[in-house]
This record gives sequence, structure tokens and C-alpha cells, in this order.
Amino acid sequence: MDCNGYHQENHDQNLFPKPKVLVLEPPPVFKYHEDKLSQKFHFLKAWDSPLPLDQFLTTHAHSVQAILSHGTCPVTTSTIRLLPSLGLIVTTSSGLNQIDLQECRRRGVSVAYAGSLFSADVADIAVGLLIDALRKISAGNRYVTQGLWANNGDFSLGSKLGGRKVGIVGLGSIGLEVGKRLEPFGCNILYSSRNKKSSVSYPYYSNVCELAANCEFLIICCELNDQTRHMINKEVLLALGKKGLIINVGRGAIIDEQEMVRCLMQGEIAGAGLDVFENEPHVPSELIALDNVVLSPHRAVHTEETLMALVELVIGNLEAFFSNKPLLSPVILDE
Ligand SMILES: O=CC(=O)O
Repeated sequence: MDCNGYHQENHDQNLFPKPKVLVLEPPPVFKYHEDKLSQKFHFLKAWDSPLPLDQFLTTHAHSVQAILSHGTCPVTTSTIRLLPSLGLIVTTSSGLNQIDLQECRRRGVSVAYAGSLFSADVADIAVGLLIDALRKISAGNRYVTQGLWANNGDFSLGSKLGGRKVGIVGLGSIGLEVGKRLEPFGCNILYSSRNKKSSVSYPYYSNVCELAANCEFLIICCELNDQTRHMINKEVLLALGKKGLIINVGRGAIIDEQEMVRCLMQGEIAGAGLDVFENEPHVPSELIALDNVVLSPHRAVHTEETLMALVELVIGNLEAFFSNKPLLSPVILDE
């Protein structure tokens, strides 16, 4: 046994009780793999308790060393402050905007995340949404299933992908995967990012508005933070222009959603493919009604295969923490 009280060969539950892990809201991985996780850890389920959250946290304050969190589950300053023994937050997401990282840094709480585990899956959906919006696959499906084709309707033409200029906002691991997928279609890739990347020869724009003015489609792949919140505003959307499409697989709040809805309704941009929204799972009714918008329920990150890999990563990170070993996918908390 190590100093955190964790025993790898944890056969006798009385002698070596399973380490306790706090879960504030059920993460998607629970739906499919809770049994597997529960073989190793005892989950304290805040959402399942009749107690109000603060009282639940106070009750377990001294026994909680680790939290299991996910992409839309806030881990706030007040939660962290109520848990004096907290040493680790493991999130099943790649995005970290929901965790108060500053408080983690201040308190010396480590954070582990999904890293680039989902990047290929997210890039597949980004390209899928682009092709769908451009070639009107979902709209065509509605046209057929609503009987309009059989009634001699006139389905409007889509537009070609090859040879088009695609602007990627955020050239991290997801953005790079998107670029890799679009190059063989004959697309010209441009990008904006915090810094110019020496690993690619794509034209770089430090200003997202200039990127929008120089490309035909924008694919949002960056993270949400104070700098990127509502970065895609009216000015950027107008620069993208009337034939422009916007695809978002980052976070809803990177786009000023109200402004995007207005631009879509007034024909200031041509269409959108969206996996993420400002107020999930609520999607503005105007977006639902538009035929030039393709919607997806924040599922770009999850496939059966990556969820399997994710559960192993979560277990690996928690086991490492409780055995005082290096985390498998730590977040580097800069000074
Ligand atoms: O959106 C999900 C994630 O950040 O992993």
C-alpha cells in the first residue's frame, strides 16, 4: 500500500477499501462503463444524494481526494474550497473551460484530461458537417423523407468542396487533423492560432477576421477561454460573407450565437454545421427551423472506440494518483 492508502491488488475490500472519487454530475462515460469504473473506485455521487450540493460536499469534505468530471460539469472555486483533501480532478474532456484552473494551481490540485484522445473523431465530424452543409445531405434527407421529391419538388444545388479555401480557427491537435483530412479533397487550408506553427506551410493569420475575409468556410477547433469567448462576432461573420459556411466543433460560446442566428436568418452567411452550442442542450429554435444548418448533439468527441480508450485513461490516471505515480495525461498548469 502507498501513502494515499491505495492498494493495487485490491482484493479484500475490508482491509483495502476502494478509493473514494467524487462525481458531481454523471459523465457520459458512466452510461457505458460505470460497472468497470466501479470495480476499482467507490464513487460518491453528488447528483444522486438528497442533500444540497454544499451539504453533500461538507459531509464528504475530508475523504474526497479526487473528482471525476466531464466537459459540461463545472468544477468551481467554491467546490474546490470545500474539499481540503482534494489532490486531483480527472476530466473526461479535452476542453478545460469548465474547471477553475487558477484555483487548482493555487491549491496545488492536479488535473488530468483526455488530451488528444478524441482529436481524430472530432475532425471526422468537422469534415462531415462541412460536407453535409455544403452538399446538403441532411436537407436532402428531409426533402426525400418529407415526400417533396416524389411531389416533383425542386431540390437546390449544393456546392463543391474541392479547391475551396478553408480557414481553421485553432491549429491544435483537432485543427491539424481537420487539415490532414481536407488536403486530399483538394482544399486550400489557411489558419489562425495563438502562434504561427512551424510544422505546416498553410498561410497563417494572426487575426481571425482577416482569416474569415480570406477563406470561404471557417472551422472552429480552438478551446474556449477568456480570449476566445465570442471571438466569432458580427464582424467576423460579415467578413466570412454571404457564401460562407461556419462549422463549430470547439465550444458554443466561441461564437456569438445570437449574432450567428441573425446572420443565418438574414442571409449574411450561407449556412452552418454545429456540434456545440452556447447553452447546451438547448438549441435556439431559429436554428432548428433553418434548412441550411446541420445540427449535432455535442457528440463529435465520442465514439464507442474512444469511450473504451477513455475509460482506461480515467482508470490509469486515478490509479496513478492513488499510487503516487505520475499521471498519464496531466494538464500543465502554467504559472
Ligand atoms: O467537448 C468535449 C471535450 O472537450 O472533450
